[in-house]
Amino acid sequence: AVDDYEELLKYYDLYETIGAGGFAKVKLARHILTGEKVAIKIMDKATLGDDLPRVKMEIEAMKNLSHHHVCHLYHVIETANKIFMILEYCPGGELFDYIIAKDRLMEDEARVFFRQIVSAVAYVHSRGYAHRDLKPENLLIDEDQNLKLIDFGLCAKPKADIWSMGVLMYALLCGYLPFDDDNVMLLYRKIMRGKYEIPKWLSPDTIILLNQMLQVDPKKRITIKHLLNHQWLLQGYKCPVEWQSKYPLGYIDEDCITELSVFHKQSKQSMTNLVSEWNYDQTTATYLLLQSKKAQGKPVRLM
Ligand SMILES: CN(C)C[C@H]1CC[C@H](N2C(=O)N(C)Cc3cnc4ccc(-c5cc(Cl)c(O)c(Cl)c5)nc4c32)CC1
Repeated sequence: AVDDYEELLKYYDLYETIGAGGFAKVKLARHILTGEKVAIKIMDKATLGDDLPRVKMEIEAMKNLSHHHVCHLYHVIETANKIFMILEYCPGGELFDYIIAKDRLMEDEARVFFRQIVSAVAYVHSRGYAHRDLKPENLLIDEDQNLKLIDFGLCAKPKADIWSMGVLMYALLCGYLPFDDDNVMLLYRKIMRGKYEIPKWLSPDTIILLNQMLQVDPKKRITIKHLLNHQWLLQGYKCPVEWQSKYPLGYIDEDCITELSVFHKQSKQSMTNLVSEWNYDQTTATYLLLQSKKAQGKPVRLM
């Protein structure tokens, strides 16, 4: 019903649908106060049904994640019939489509992306979460060709992510999956056997790393800690993968507080207290989008 959109339309101008996934559609929008583009994931509570707890889990997880390679959640609006998640806009779309368009990536380009994936997953694990559904469809590309992890599932043992990253790396370098079969049982058998085709273009170092991630026995699998400074990820780089967040949760930027307090005619202290509540309401969205403008070198100004 239209009144489900009343609150949303106070703060955002809504544009076209830019994608759909499972039980949600995603629309492009613009945050009126900052002028920044956002993606709004729209879910209907009635059709969500049993998936409602999964969405609540995704929202709670994303409220605890603030990292340059994880899609940012800015604002959550829940009405009688709808749940709106206002998210960081990623104009480059899915990594999946990028790989398909290029058939497969050369090792140097795959390494740039894979270092970002390892950075995101190491951060997510450090926060006590695991993704569970790491695949090229859940990695989006932003305007600077950086990857952003999306679509957070339920918490699972982090080990579940290492094997998935092996499949992801294989997909980046080959353009197809290491284990695939239309018949689910045959696919499962291939996965449990752990044997996969090694195309001629893969380098010896690549083959070593793939084997270490795709170990069938989780105890033999490489850990995220050893992945961060693995020989293959270091090639061409001087430093191990940086996984700490550039803007950790709870960090309050002085310039953004100043602009907010001037605009709302509030003291800096009361503005700081309000932002520090992290209610994921309009205040959180405006603060985080101002912070994003600053990180992009744009003026820290409200419209
Ligand atoms: C098949 N998938 C599992 C869903 C698909 C939905 C559209 C989306 N998209 C697109 O497909 N563009 C082509 C544009 C686009 C631009 N920015 C986006 C920003 C965030 C998200 C997003 C979507 C979902 Cl379902 C999330 O849970 C989160 Cl945390 C984030 N999707 C975006 C998005 C890509 C993924």
